[in-house]
Order: sequence, then structure tokens, then C-alpha cells
Amino acid sequence: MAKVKFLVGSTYGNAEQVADDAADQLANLGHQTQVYNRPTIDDVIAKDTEVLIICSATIGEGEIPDNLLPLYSQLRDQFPILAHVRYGVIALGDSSYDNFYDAGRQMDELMQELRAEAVQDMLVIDACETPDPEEAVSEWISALHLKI
Ligand SMILES: Cc1cc2nc3c(=O)[nH]c(=O)nc-3n(C[C@H](O)[C@H](O)[C@H](O)COP(=O)(O)O)c2cc1C
Repeated sequence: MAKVKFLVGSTYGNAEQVADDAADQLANLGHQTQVYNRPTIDDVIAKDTEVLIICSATIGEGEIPDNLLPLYSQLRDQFPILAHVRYGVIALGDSSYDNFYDAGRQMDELMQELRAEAVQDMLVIDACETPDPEEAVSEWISALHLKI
């Protein structure tokens, strides 16, 4: 069983809801979960960090939401090597925008640069096609559970 930290990027609450539901699911499967709605670099570099799940919407023109942006900037500036950390990304977006799921993509790229290891492929939720993401998220979390 793993310790799983959810790092949320949300403006209108969708990504926050997805993270809360996913954390509940993993907790019911026996994992230790915590959801950070304003994550900081200290939450990430803490010694107890095993698995990080970044759950972020995209806002503006391909931007990271305000509550996650400080963490992104801190990680870019301080560049801690996270080779001992495993991670996953749940990216919420809308394919009618030019910069479809750019925030998820940027966070995924950054985690790779910091040498964290992806547990599995990013889950992309397109609000145009999947207005109710519960099923897709639940399947993704079930698969992740078997790998952590
Ligand atoms: C003003 C605004 C700008 C958005 N810009 C983008 C974008 O550039 N790319 C994208 O993929 N989705 C974009 N979206 C879609 C959101 O990512 C999507 O609605 C998401 O579910 C919102 O999640 P939240 O409730 O956690 O903020 C935008 C939505 C709004 C309202």
C-alpha cells in the first residue's frame, strides 16, 4: 500500500472533485491519501512522498490554474530531483480550446525533467466528450492501484 498525494489545479471545482473522488477510491483500496488544493514544494519534496497524482484543469489560454501555478514555478526555480518519486497525471481540458490540456502536459513534462517515474500514461478528460468523468477516472485509478 502506498502513500499518495494529490496535487490539484482547479478554478471551477471539476478537477478538485475528480481528485477528491479518486483519493476516496484509493483510500478504500487501502492506500494512504491526501489532497492538496494549494500544494507547495514542501509537500512534494517531503521525505514521505512516494506517489504524486497531479489532477489539473487548464485555464485561460493553455494556462495552469492559479492554485497550482505557485508549485509549478517553485519546482521550475528550485529543480529538485525526484528520482525516488512515482507520479501520474489526470488532465482536464476542453478540445474546443486551442491549447487542449496544456496544463496537464506542462506538469507531465516538468515531472519527467525532475526524473520522477510515470506509473502509467496520463488520463486526459475532454469536457466536450466526457462531461461525467467518474467512470474513466475510476478505471484509471483501478489500474494505478495495481502498480503502486
Ligand atoms: C475561461 C476558460 C478557459 C479555458 N481554457 C482552456 C484551455 O486553454 N485548454 C483546455 O484544454 N481547456 C480549457 N478550459 C476548459 C477547462 O479546463 C475545463 O472546463 C475543466 O473541466 C475546468 O476544470 P475546473 O472546474 O477544475 O477549473 C477552459 C475553461 C474556461 C472556463
